[in-house]
Amino acid sequence: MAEITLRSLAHTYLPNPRTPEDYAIREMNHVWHQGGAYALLGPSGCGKSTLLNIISGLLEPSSGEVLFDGEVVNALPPEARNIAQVFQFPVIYDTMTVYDNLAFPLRNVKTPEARVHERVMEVADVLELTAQLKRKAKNLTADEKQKVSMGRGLVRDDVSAILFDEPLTVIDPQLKWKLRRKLKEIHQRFQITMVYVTHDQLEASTFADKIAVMYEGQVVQFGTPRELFEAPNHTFVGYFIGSPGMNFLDVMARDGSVMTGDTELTVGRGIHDAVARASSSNIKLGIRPEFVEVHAEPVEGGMPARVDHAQDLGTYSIVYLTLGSVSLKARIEEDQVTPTEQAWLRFPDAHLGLYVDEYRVEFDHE
Ligand SMILES: Nc1ncnc2c1ncn2[C@@H]1O[C@H](COP(=O)(O)OP(=O)(O)OP(=O)(O)O)[C@@H](O)[C@H]1O
Repeated sequence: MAEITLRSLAHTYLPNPRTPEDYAIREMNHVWHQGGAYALLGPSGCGKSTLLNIISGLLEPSSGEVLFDGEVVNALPPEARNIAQVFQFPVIYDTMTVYDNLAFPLRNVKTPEARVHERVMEVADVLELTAQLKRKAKNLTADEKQKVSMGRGLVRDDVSAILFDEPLTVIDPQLKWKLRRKLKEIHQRFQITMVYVTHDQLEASTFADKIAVMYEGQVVQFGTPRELFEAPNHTFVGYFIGSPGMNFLDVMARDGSVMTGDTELTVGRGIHDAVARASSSNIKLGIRPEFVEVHAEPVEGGMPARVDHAQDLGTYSIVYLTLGSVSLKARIEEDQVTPTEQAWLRFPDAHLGLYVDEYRVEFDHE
């Protein structure tokens, strides 16, 4: 098992990179602690697979270092790094039995047969593959094959870490949740450093204790699922996490007020002061749909807004609103009155985020 450190790591696929956009991985420093369950979450093309391949040694970074337990491993080939990688599609030998597939990584490093048997039985038990051990792998279902693939990653007890690259892509939706829970259970039992790559926030938050959100080749936030929800560090995290994502309003300070376009917002003095002293004109106020207070009648400090439509999702509704010229979404629970036509909104200070040049900045709360 190992702690994995990325030091000033950067990667480009281009021969003569000029701008930050030319990099698949922009210079980053990051630590995956030993025994942690992590997710690497981000949209297609943000650099997740590139980063995993650099860690496992399949790809050499353009600059910077990868360290396992403080030792630089850049020069080590994949097989010497003791990293197990589970890919989107199962990597197994179809003509072998499930038992032999699971035994393969151990036999490959000349493990005594008694130990091979012990480990194969243990891993098969955890993955509920014991009844399939004698079957040829080619006769298995897609999810059974992926379980064997995962088992091959888990069977060696000397691996530094297991990297999962979208491992549930080929799995039936009904079985996905089961395998996700299984992976979590496996992590608790074996305490191996696990990094799980996905573009699905639900998969990331059910598996991981901490999630690294990647955007344009950078880790823009590394935090617990709760931190990502409550205090997104970057507008992308606010938009990407949550369903629907965070509302963002372009704001500016004018004559002692905070304005979005020509509409004055009712917000605290601390926000006004932070907006007024910001060094950039790219300033956004963020609030999650869950925290927008929606009233059907005028209330003190309520900002009048137009109700465009409401989407009933069973136990709650999403209301689409227009405040001045800005579109907003708010979540209304089933026991609340859903206004029609007109509403009055309040933004509780505690749930507002202020973003300057897309990054969250602090302000004094009332
Ligand atoms: N072999 C390659 N040659 C050139 N460019 C590449 C190569 N592999 C990836 N890229 C580019 O690098 C960037 C990051 O790609 P990467 O595959 O790491 O992203 P990802 O987040 O894993 O996306 P996905 O979820 O679609 O696999 C993208 O712009 C991609 O087009």
